[in-house]
Amino acid sequence: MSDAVISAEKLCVSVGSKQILNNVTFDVRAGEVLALLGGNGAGKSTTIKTLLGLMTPTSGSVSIAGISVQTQPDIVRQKVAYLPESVMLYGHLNALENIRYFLSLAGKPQTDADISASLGRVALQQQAWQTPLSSYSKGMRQKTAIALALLRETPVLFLDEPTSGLDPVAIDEFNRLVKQLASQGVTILMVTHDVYGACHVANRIGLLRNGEIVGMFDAPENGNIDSEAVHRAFTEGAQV
Ligand SMILES: Nc1ncnc2c1ncn2[C@@H]1O[C@H](COP(=O)(O)OP(=O)(O)OP(=O)(O)O)[C@@H](O)[C@H]1O
Repeated sequence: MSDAVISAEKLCVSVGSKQILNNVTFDVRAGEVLALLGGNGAGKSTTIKTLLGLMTPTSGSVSIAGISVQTQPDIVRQKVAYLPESVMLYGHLNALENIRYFLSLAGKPQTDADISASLGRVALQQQAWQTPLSSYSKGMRQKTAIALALLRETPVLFLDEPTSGLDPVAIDEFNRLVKQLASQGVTILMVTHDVYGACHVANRIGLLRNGEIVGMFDAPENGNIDSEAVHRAFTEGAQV
């Protein structure tokens, strides 16, 4: 029995006659960050949707914390906080109201003090907390969504293109937060086409191309994955 928290085993997904994922196998252990890196249409979002039980594999299996996603999707979803690429929050509500509302929907209400602490942790400027989200920048909305995801206190975090649209300072803050969460034992799967971002935070990178994992890169102990090697593999393959 492996100690994988997230596990995909020979995963194949088709829609109609189109095969989107082909034999995708990976696992992520507790406190590890795995980045699935791939270009447009590589199958990144499909992988996340399948892990959330929103798409059904044609063969193979996926599990979270040893629980089958196919047979117990509702239990699995309670263990996962998902940060989609486009954050879905209400523009007419402020950050505190949005978070309060979505936590109550998730059945996990928290005190205003805890919500404020989480907004502070993601460094959303305090003067914005009482302002409707319609006036926020993309980065501010992203921070609000991250604060919400953290408050759900799930053992697993899925991140879809988490830094797209963020400025370099916000990206650095975000990367620090991801590393900190992983060091606290949160298991993180991110999908991205950002080679350098992935190399910055991931313990391992799986290179996804045309629905297949065509390469795996491991970070050396106390270091980052070699971004030049990953960039080369990414771009060379893309030219074939
Ligand atoms: N419901 C669907 N029906 C038909 N084809 C689909 C469906 N969902 C995804 N695909 C196709 O599967 C492939 C992978 O899509 P997916 O959204 O997983 O890629 P991605 O790596 O997330 O891409 P991007 O970086 O552009 O968001 C694409 O060719 C896409 O057109």
